[in-house]
Amino acid sequence: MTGPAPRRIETDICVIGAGAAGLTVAAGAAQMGAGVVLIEAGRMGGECLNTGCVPSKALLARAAAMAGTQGWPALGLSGPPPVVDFRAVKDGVAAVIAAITPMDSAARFQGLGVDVIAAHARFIDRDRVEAHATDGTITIIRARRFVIATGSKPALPPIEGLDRVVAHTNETIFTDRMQPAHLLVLGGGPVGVEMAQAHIRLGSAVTLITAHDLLPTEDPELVEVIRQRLLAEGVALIDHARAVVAEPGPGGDGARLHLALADGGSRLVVGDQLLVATGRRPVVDGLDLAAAGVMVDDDGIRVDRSMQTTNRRIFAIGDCAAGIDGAPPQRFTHMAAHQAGIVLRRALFRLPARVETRAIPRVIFTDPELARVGPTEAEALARHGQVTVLRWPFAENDRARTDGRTEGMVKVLVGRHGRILGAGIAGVHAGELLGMWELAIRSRLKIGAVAGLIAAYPTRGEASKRAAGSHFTARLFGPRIRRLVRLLRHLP
Ligand SMILES: Cc1cc2nc3c(=O)[nH]c(=O)nc-3n(C[C@H](O)[C@H](O)[C@H](O)COP(=O)(O)OP(=O)(O)OC[C@H]3O[C@@H](n4cnc5c(N)ncnc54)[C@H](O)[C@@H]3O)c2cc1C
Ligand SMILES: NC(=O)c1ccc[n+]([C@@H]2O[C@H](COP(=O)([O-])OP(=O)(O)OC[C@H]3O[C@@H](n4cnc5c(N)ncnc54)[C@H](O)[C@@H]3O)[C@@H](O)[C@H]2O)c1
Repeated sequence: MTGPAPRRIETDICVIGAGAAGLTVAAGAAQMGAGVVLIEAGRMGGECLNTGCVPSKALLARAAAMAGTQGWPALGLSGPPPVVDFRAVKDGVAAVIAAITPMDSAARFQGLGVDVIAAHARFIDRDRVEAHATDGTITIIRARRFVIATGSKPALPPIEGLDRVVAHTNETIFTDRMQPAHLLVLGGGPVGVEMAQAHIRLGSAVTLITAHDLLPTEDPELVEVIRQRLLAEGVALIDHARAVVAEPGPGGDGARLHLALADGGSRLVVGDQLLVATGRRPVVDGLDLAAAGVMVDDDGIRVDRSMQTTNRRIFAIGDCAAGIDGAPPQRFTHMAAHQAGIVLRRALFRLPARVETRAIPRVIFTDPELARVGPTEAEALARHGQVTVLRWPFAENDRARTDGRTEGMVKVLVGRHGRILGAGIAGVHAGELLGMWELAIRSRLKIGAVAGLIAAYPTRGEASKRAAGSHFTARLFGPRIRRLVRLLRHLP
């Protein structure tokens, strides 16, 4: 028995995946008059909206409100401590997602003129994709350009017995309304640290286990600020430890993890819930990329700086794309949007366009935050040989003092002739200070431009200006300037 004949569509651009990357291309292309087909197998909005940035930041905001009450006595305030209603907290997180959902909905995109197909896509050959809907409907799309934006999934480490344990990933933790008494977090990257702090502040005990240093890709001096805060808030941190065997916890809930420690020792940790946050793998299975002539590396779909794959008419953007020029993949929502902009310029206007690789911003949304643009100190030293490091601690910033949150610093890396190479900031709302440094690096400004800013008083931004100004302190207050001032004193 044969089913109904497939629907056939010819279009300008066919986008696979409706997450941050795919939606940005589809909205831009449709509004510029191109014919666009958008295929999504799961939920519109993808990871950022449903299981990533939005729920994690919403949970952190609720946790921060709770943590704020612990500072009351120091502010001369008192009152009964609020009680965490974990179910209501999770309902609040779901409500934030629901409020943003219409922006990413099929209805909105159809309104923009996009043909949205709820189906799983796979390539048949180099210029056709077949979309299989769950009701058996098949659509065949021939397009002048394809954009693969299929995202990434949690990568589960090879731990004996992990398949017999109830383990959360970011795909399930935000909808579980049962509060963990003791959450085990496996992985000390951004997901692990953000979720460890959210849960400890909401009243769960938390043990964070990680194979290397905490936040191993960040500047250790700035990570130390975050690490001290997590420890002060009660997170039990076990670094340089690998989980080797997992068993179900008491009563079948959670897990018992047998850890192998770097010093050769071993340890057992037990929790009633487990979150695995040990990295990501690109979603490439089931796409039949070989049929399209698209090559895949270990870390994702191989792309050049224009986000073109090994088939020049097919682009790959967002979390599914491999790193460029040997760099690791940049799996952030803002990079997905930036890469989408490159594709629009290349695919619609045939203009040369290349992704930014120097000044990529990133923020870890713990409290205090860790924000960075450009290389770490170690990366800058390896690349440039000689680097001047400027620092300004928030302990010497009046706004930080008035707010009673003086931990952290602004750290700036300066190359030859005063060129700004990078900036890292650990501190409250550090992410909000980053934009100016990104603009400075991308505009190839010298450090004197930031030192010359008039920063409003009292703001945390003054710490950026003061860090920049410290580049000139030795010269400004040195013997040559003193001699010059003495000399000029003799003029009428
Ligand atoms: C817990 C967590 C917190 C995060 N927080 C931040 C943050 O604060 N800031 C930040 O910048 N980044 C953050 N990220 C990273 C960010 O979520 C991702 O970089 C971003 O969502 C990637 O978008 P994308 O469009 O590439 O992929 P996705 O959002 O994963 O979208 C891919 C879509 O493709 C669909 N798809 C896959 N295969 C097919 C197929 N064959 N056919 C049809 N459809 C298909 C999927 O269903 C999915 O909807 C966070 C990630 C996590 C896990
Ligand atoms: N604020 C943000 O922008 C934000 C927040 C969350 C996630 N993200 C994105 O999502 C990506 C994934 O984040 P992630 O934290 O899941 O992954 P990650 O790759 O950044 O970190 C994984 C951590 O797990 C550890 N690890 C790996 N295997 C282990 C094992 N067997 N036992 C113990 N520890 C182990 C590693 O040492 C590493 O520290 C990030 O790279 C980032 O791009 C961004």
